[in-house]
Amino acid sequence: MIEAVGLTKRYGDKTAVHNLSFQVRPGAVTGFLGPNGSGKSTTMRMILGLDNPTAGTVTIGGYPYRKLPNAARQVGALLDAKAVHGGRHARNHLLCLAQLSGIPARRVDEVLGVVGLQDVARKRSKGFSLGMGQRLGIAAALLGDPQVLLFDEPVNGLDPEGILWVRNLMKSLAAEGRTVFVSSHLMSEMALTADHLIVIGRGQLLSDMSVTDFISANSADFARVRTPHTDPALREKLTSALTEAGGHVLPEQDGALRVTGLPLPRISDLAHECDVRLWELSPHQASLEEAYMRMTQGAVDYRSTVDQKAGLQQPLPPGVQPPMPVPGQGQPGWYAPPPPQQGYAPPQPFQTPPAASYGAYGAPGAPGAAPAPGGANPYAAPAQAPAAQTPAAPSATPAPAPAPAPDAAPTKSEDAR
Ligand SMILES: Nc1ncnc2c1ncn2[C@@H]1O[C@H](COP(=O)(O)OP(=O)(O)OP(=O)(O)O)[C@@H](O)[C@H]1O
Repeated sequence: MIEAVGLTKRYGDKTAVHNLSFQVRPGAVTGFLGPNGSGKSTTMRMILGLDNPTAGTVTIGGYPYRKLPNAARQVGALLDAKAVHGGRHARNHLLCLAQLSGIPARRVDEVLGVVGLQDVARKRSKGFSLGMGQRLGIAAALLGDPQVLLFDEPVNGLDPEGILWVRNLMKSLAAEGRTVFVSSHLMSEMALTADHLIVIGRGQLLSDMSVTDFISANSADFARVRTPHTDPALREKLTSALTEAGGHVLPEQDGALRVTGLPLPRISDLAHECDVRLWELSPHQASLEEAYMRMTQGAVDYRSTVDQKAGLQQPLPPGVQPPMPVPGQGQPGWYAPPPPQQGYAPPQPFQTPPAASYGAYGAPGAPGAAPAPGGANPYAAPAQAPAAQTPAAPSATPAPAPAPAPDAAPTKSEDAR
């Protein structure tokens, strides 16, 4: 098990991770999600002893990484697939890592087979595609047959077959009782792979719960109802009937109605009673992507000026930033209307300030929600323009986990091996 308690990392005046506490348990794939720059890689580096926390602790099986006996056999990691000696053959790269950790050479050939690189084992990794590099990084992580595995965006650059393979690999590693902690920006993939999610935004814990709970806590199920488009009056008639019966009705862009607060049979009965024919009556549950977007909207630092969220978000007036989401309560104002018990009010034309006005759209409090972080919150200030990044050199490099990335030219002895 990985356990972080009050984990904090500051780089000068930049707080990358703030008071983060969570557990990653064995026997499950735990997804680690957060917008760009939210602190995922920093957290992973601290787990692996590559960065020292400014405050707090993180342990694996009760030990800080650097105090783990034979760490390379217990923990495997893919942090940066490019962190290999490009002049080395794939097999020699793994062989070096294996020798450093007392892992027999036959295991190198085993993992090359597992990741499908056996045919290019004697090719220099600098000629590898992005996907081949990812596979090599995954091979390095698996080398010590570890119980705890960390993967930072493992499907980056993989083709669909490779993505499916990684998904099955993660699941099978977890099914063997291992601890699998994986970060990704691919929500559709996470929905298929992860059992549990830890979501952070601007270095803080936003959510720690199962995928199913996360989706239901950050979205609202709804019914889509469509009446014949030839008669808009029918739509109005049905809208009134549904509203009078306690439903909440919002128009969809294609002219359908999005209805919450009423079960489908009741919607059907009401339509029948007011003599309105239906062309569609279908149940909908938000995807993980929608739930994630809703949760993290206010914690996104880097956003295109032309990103209009494709009409999914209520418009904000110029210069107004969405508020930071409240841990466990999702991001208000986003996409699906909230469940009726939240005292839903239909959207009004936006009026400047108060951030509190977003509360009308808040999602329900969620099980497993993060406790309010203690101490001064460095994120209370408004979001700043992106700062230039200066990645720190790791103070220690565990092997075979995250390998260093020397630029050295290939040596003769490498080629001869
Ligand atoms: N060595 C460093 N020195 C200064 N700032 C850093 C350093 N490493 C990370 N940061 C900053 O800390 C914040 C978190 O970065 P981190 O790489 O952990 O985010 P991330 O969630 O992994 O992002 P992404 O999804 O884009 O990979 C960023 O604002 C980043 O600029």
